Amino acid sequence: MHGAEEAAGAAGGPRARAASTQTDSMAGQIPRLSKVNLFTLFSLWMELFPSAEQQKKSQVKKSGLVVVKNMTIIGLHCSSTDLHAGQIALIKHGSRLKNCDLYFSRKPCSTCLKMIVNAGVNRISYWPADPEISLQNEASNPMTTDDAKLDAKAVERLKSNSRARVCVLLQPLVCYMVQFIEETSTKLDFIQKIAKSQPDFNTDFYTACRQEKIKEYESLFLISNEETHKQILMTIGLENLCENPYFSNLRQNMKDLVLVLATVAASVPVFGCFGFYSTDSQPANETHHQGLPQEIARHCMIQARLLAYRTEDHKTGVGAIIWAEEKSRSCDGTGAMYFVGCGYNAFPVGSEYADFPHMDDKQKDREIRKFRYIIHAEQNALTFRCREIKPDERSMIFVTKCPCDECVPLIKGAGIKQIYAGDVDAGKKKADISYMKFGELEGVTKFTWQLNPFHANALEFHDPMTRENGVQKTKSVDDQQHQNKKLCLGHY
Ligand SMILES: Nc1ccn([C@@H]2O[C@H](COP(=O)(O)OP(=O)(O)OP(=O)(O)O)[C@@H](O)[C@H]2O)c(=O)n1
Repeated sequence: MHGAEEAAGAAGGPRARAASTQTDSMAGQIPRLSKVNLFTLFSLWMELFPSAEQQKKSQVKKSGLVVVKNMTIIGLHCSSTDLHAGQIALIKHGSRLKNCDLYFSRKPCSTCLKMIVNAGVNRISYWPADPEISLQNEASNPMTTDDAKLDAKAVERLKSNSRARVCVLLQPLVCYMVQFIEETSTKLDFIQKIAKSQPDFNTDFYTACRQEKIKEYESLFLISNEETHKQILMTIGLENLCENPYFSNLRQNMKDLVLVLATVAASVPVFGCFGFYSTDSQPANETHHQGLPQEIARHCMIQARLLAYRTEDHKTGVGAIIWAEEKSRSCDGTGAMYFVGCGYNAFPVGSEYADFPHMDDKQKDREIRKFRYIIHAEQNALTFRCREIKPDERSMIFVTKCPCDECVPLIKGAGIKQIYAGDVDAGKKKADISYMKFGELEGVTKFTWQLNPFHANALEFHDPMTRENGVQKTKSVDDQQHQNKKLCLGHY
């Protein structure tokens, strides 16, 4: 994952600090997510990847996984009904896992861990709550919990006898991070467009949606009962974290990260008939141009939104992520979709904070404005991608802001078939950056955030009466169609 080079970046530790470049010197300018926290958040978010498969109630929990090489993401995966995330990583990357860092949303089971350490991974970080083989609900099923405990023991033995570090890499958030995310979220195209359709232009729906997400993610990723949490930590070899102040610090860090996830997730909300739609005229049978199911598009845009909080631009953070779809469904919980690359806007690799100007067009002297130096999110995603963009596959880029005139020809030239973006800036010519080409772009289908133009009753459906606390409760026919359509993903 890029922005600018952050060789060992935010991972912390003396070696990492010595090797980093502008990461540390940028710190303190604007609240930024550390890379380690970003990878952790991505792993949690991958656990929530919308799945076409029915999740069976099982002791094996779905988990999300981020594969990182040289501090750059090279794989995003989640468990499927047949395979655990760790097994999928092995199938997809094989011996390329050597020296990689893996971030899991749950501590992996022994079946996965033995293969991963065998592949020579460097580090395995996991979210310190309920592991992949669940240790919760002991009372209701003591037999299965015995097996889970046995597995936890095997994991510890594998850990102590392997070269790989199996650890918890969580870092405290910088001050005001959550507040900063909240403020910047409400200024985005996604929230602004909905707010405009509200009486008095209000953003109450964002607050309500955020509250819902907080509740939902807290119950998924945190263990509300402190004693249960302690017991689980003891069983998975984290007895050192069971004493205060370590225990309360850990819980606070976890809570803060869940808050970040909920705040970002709410910034591309499920709301009425809003979604990513295209009004471009395309041949009806042209599968490369068919839109993704709304929940998948939203999921990937939220990944781009998370990336934006690594920006080095003081004013405008932008994130971009590229996904592609294989011709047929693969074993991954992501269906046929696979990760290609991601980035955020930042100054060139290796530069120091003072090397380039940070000013926008309020600065009269054009020579000391940022625009000629900063690398755009799309440019970084393309430059540091880990997979090629194949002409016969449906590939898509998700960008939190409208692609500018520098980036539009790059995206088209790279062979990307679809753009999902905000478009509030489209058609604007600013002093040093313009957004004129996006509207005229042909051959790449543009999906922009808007009221469903094909839904006859989009406006009526949007009536506040159909909402409770500002959050849409019922699904439109169209949303249900999209729900069904996701089953078709990867089967063209
Ligand atoms: N698709 C885009 C669009 C813009 N950017 C980044 O966004 C910044 C420019 O944003 P813009 O809003 O156009 O200009 P600002 O001067 O930052 O803000 P304002 O809206 O007030 O003009 C640049 O750093 C550029 O790298 C980007 O990475 N990807």
